[in-house]
Amino acid sequence: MSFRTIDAARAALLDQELMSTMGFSIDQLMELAGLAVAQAVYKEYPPSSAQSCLILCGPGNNGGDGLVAARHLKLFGYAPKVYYPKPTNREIFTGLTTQLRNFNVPFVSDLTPELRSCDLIVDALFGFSFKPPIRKPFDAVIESMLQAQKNGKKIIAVDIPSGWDVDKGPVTREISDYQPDLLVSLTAPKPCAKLLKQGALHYVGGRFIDKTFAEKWKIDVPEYPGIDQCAKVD
Ligand SMILES: NC(=O)C1=CN([C@@H]2O[C@H](COP(=O)(O)OP(=O)(O)OC[C@H]3O[C@@H](n4cnc5c(N)ncnc54)[C@H](O)[C@@H]3O)[C@@H](O)[C@H]2O)[C@@H](O)CC1
Ligand SMILES: [K+]
Repeated sequence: MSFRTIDAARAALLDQELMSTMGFSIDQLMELAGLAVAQAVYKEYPPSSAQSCLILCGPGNNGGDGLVAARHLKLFGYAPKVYYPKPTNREIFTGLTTQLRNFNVPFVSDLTPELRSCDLIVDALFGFSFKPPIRKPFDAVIESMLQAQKNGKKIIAVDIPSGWDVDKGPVTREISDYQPDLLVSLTAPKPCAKLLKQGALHYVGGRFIDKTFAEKWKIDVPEYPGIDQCAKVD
């Protein structure tokens, strides 16, 4: 695995630079991030093979990426449902949840039956701001998600496999055997992506930086095919 990575501290600084000197708003970045996730899902698990997706959304921007991905997945022909136990009141998030309600995407609260009946699980619980150990109620959510994976469900992790230390990987006992089936790194892979198991699918998405910006931050702009928003990492 020869890709360059960006650690948790620098990823947060890069994010700030995108939203200051680079002139982006969080809405724009989140929209492109969530679209990239939905496209990667489509490429690997097209709706002809997997229909129902359960999107697990956490309290921060990683959860916001999940809300955006849910909307695009619906438009792409899937039947997404959203589990969002700690919604935030910030305008961007209330807007995203209103959009989903208007798209008739259900918000669910009883996780067990939903994990049993879905085909795909999108793990949008935590991203690069996560610090272990996992606090309630998300410890139980992640445990249930991993049990569902053992029962054959595929997990698509958004930016970071939730519960993994961003720089060190699966260090805590509860998630020590968590390996996503597909990881979609945003902007650039974080160091933990080097610890993906052999054969795991890995994409980079978040097509909003150019080569000059990437070189400044010592990361790569992947070779996005055509107009795609995500690119596979070999
Ligand atoms: N530049 C980029 O690449 C972009 C990144 N975005 C997304 O934004 C994410 C980062 O978002 P945020 O900084 O909001 O943070 P996160 O979404 O990673 O998580 C922060 C939230 O998790 C909670 N939390 C942290 N550690 C916890 C623990 N141990 N137990 C329980 N809760 C815990 C915090 O209280 C906070 O509410 C990225 O990973 C990516 O998914 C996009 O939305 C926009 C562009
Ligand atoms: K995640």
